[in-house]
Amino acid sequence: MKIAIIGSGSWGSAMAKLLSINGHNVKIWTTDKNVYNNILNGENPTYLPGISLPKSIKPMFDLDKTVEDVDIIVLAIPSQAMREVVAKIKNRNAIFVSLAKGLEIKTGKLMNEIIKDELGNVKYCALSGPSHAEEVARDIPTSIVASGEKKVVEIIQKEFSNVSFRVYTNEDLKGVELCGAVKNVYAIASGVIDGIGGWDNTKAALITRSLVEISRFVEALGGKKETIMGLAGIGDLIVTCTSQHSRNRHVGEFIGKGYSLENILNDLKMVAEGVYTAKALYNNFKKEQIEMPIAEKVYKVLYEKINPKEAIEDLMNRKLKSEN
Ligand SMILES: NC(=O)C1=CN([C@@H]2O[C@H](COP(=O)(O)OP(=O)(O)OC[C@H]3O[C@@H](n4cnc5c(N)ncnc54)[C@H](OP(=O)(O)O)[C@@H]3O)[C@@H](O)[C@H]2O)C=CC1
Ligand SMILES: O=C(CO)COP(=O)(O)O
Repeated sequence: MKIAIIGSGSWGSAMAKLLSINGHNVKIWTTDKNVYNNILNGENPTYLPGISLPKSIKPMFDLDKTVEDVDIIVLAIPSQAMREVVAKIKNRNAIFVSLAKGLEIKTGKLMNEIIKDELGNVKYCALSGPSHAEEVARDIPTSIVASGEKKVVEIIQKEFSNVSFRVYTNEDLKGVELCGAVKNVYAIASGVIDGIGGWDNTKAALITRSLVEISRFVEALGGKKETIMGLAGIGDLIVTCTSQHSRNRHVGEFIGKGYSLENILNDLKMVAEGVYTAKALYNNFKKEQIEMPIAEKVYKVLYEKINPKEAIEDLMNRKLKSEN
């Protein structure tokens, strides 16, 4: 199949490699001259150092030419850029596959909702689950879900799967996209624990209580329990809260060590979606009156500069209650 990848960061580049190995004809869009030249030479050291990319992957500058006449358009850009970028795409016949995991700050919307706003009823699929680009690009096995309408996601399942990348289908699009977005906020909290002390008990308790908050939120908005207990839910929560590769966990770790958010983001260069989704999530659960104390503390540490150690103390000092 002919596939256009929009975004040549770490996940876009890893996906380009995977799809090219799967036998597809892959173009990848970038606005950066260095990235363009590097991909021509079979690598992308800015975003995916140490990985050889097939020379058959064609870097592109022109967005119109990138998406012209392709069967699948893979959106590998940050959530906050999604609306602006998809609004410029003229091909409305391809299947749109979103890799982005976040909520738009100004509307609180999911990626499928943004795409519907901008492009109307196009064929759509969200890909989500435990999938750090650094491991996928090294062919290290993982399993993820393709979510959306049955006949669309079955095409994506077939074309994206291989021996180290097993794609399941899941028709609960809302649950899948909500889980993928909110887990990043909890990965920041998990990183804070690493930065303060690397405490194992605390982290296990945090991940468990995070799952309770995610369940409350996702189910209240119409997502399914089975999704929360699946790859896009607990699967991605575990990897993002514990992996050395997670950018969200990294942001939390350096906050725990006392660095400012501004400096951490300047040094990181790649997107840590949880920083932005923390704000959209906060607005949303306040409006819906859903109790999410950990997410609330992450928001306050990021945006009201409260001390992370005091945030942990406050969480521990809340009124005692039953677990369920
Ligand atoms: N990395 C991973 O392991 C995974 C990432 N994801 C999700 O995939 C999405 C993309 O992540 P990832 O590839 O890691 O991000 P990176 O930060 O590595 O790359 C982002 C890419 O998007 C481009 N971009 C950024 N802003 C804009 C904009 N306003 N207009 C056009 N292009 C833009 C960047 O281009 P430029 O270089 O010009 O800034 C870059 O090519 C995120 O939602 C992330 O949560 C999901 C699963 C795994
Ligand atoms: O979603 C991811 C892995 O599944 C990537 O997480 P980070 O953005 O925190 O690196």
